[in-house]
Amino acid sequence: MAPSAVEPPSPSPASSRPRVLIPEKVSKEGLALLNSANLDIDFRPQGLSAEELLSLIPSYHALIIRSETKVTAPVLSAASKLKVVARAGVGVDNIDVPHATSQGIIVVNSPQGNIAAAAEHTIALLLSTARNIPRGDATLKSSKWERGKLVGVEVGGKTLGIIGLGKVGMKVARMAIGLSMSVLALDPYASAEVAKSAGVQLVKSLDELLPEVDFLTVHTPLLASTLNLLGEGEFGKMKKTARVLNVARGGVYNEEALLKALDEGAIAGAGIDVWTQEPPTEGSIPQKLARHDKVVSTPHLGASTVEAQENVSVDVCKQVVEILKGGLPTAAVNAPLILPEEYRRLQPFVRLIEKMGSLYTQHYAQSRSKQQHQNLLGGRRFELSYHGELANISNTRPLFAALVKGLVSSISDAGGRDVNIVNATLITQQRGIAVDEKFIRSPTPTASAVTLKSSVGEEGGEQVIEGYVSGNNSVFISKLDKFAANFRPEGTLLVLHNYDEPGKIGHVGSVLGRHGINITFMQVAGLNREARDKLGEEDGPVVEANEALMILGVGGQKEVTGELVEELKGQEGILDVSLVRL
Ligand SMILES: NC(=O)C1=CN([C@@H]2O[C@H](COP(=O)(O)OP(=O)(O)OC[C@H]3O[C@@H](n4cnc5c(N)ncnc54)[C@H](O)[C@@H]3O)[C@@H](O)[C@H]2O)C=CC1
Ligand SMILES: O=C(O)C(=O)COP(=O)(O)O
Repeated sequence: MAPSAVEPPSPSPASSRPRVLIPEKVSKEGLALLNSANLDIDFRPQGLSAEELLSLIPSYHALIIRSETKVTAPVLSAASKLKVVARAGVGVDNIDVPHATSQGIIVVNSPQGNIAAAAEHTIALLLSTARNIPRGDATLKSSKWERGKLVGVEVGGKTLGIIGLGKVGMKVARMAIGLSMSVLALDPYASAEVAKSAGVQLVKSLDELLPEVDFLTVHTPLLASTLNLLGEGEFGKMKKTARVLNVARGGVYNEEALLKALDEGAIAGAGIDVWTQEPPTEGSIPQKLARHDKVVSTPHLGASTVEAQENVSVDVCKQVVEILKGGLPTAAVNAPLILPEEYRRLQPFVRLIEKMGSLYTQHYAQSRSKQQHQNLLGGRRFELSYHGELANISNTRPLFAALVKGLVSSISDAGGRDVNIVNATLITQQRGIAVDEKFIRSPTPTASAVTLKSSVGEEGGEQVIEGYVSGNNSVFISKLDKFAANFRPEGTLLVLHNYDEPGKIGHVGSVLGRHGINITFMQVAGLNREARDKLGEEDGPVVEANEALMILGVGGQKEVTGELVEELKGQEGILDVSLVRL
């Protein structure tokens, strides 16, 4: 039930922390994860009305829901800070997913957490309808002994039809086979091999399925194509003794037609967990169905087990924490699936590529030869090459998104936090950036590495940054244009392009010291082999043998100012300076 009045979000000292709104009952195990990630949690298990949700949502960064909250287009449009809608369960039919995608909001769910619960509930309804369990219980509780009226049917040896042989459907199939049932299934997208190995016979059409089954259960999502999938015509093709089950979504069976089929004896009974209105309103068709003698009714209990609720809560809260930290979800509905193993492998490269993108934009934006790089992003073509093991991965989407995020992080209001695997392509289109990905496979084993090249037409030359991930998952930049480097792209860095002459380091150090800036590390990067080999060649790089990059990690109490950078640029033998925050 929604509360009658809603408290405004508290402008507490905690307001700088990301805010998570949870207007439904979600298990405490996940909430503990949110707490330990220091998120500001607004837990309202009593629920919110549509108006309340609309008025509250603008100040939240994450929304965690189950099936009761409707996340509509107006809610998503008003959610200016929202990064993620997390569905603690499977079905996302209560979320306007295409609208979330257009807003760059990730929708995640828990694809596995409650499927055992949903399958077991289906079997519970199967046996309850077969053996009149609820009516037996109700009559006895009202002191009646009506054995003669409650003769049931056995399920063993009977045929179960399953529409939708996905995760829940397949689990139901295996359990039903365990009860000695034969299973027929209709699912145009199911694998015939998987079905066969589970002992399930796939059929091609409803016409083939319906006359054969003694029990029918649906396990499809609610989609335009599955809404009213079974109506009067379909019930008419079934055996009069058949019973139907629904632990998927209200609306897959047309409720009005189902009511009529039960009233007229076209089928014998139904076990229903989900309704087109939850809860059904007074006098409505779903309420009539729920109260029908031939129907065993439950109030959307499919996922309501202690175990399932713990699973889904932990699954989605982990993803919320990760997304709010700028990481990747494991089960995004509106982004490509990333398997946990693949995710672990990609994580360090995601970090590396984001740093490379950010280094690119910041370093070249301050370059003296900036005029050559007019339009650092728009109109540019980027080439991201994956070398070694990394060239064999199938899903580079997170790496692509990391590049886009890094490129725009220093120049976007939200610091790139609004870029993710959902909207990365959209952002490249908006900014006029083209990104090509290349897979450099070598016959001999080579270490994984990434090269980022940027160019615009023929002019402006080409900028190159290369990096790798070390054995302990630290990320390093190994090449910056024609210089062979080896530094960690972390913290505040000064990158000086200079002539490598005696005394230069001391001189730069004393300028920084005068400004109260500490040097945390220093590295001199000389010309790489390729540039050295080409020295003096006519078409070789316009470069001198003693050119180098000096990369300084800087810190301390004082900030490096623009004036200091200008002062360094004015020093003799210094060709260029950039200040980069990574
Ligand atoms: N009552 C409850 O508490 C619960 C309900 N559910 C519902 O169960 C549904 C299924 O869950 P999962 O098995 O995890 O999903 P899933 O995505 O693994 O399986 C759905 C299957 O339906 C098939 N399908 C789609 N359109 C079809 C059509 N027109 N005809 C036949 N098959 C079609 C798909 O190919 C897929 O194999 C969810 O979408 C959710 O709505 C899930 C968990 C709990
Ligand atoms: O996971 C699903 O699809 C469900 O239907 C479960 O819904 P619930 O989280 O129990 O409101």
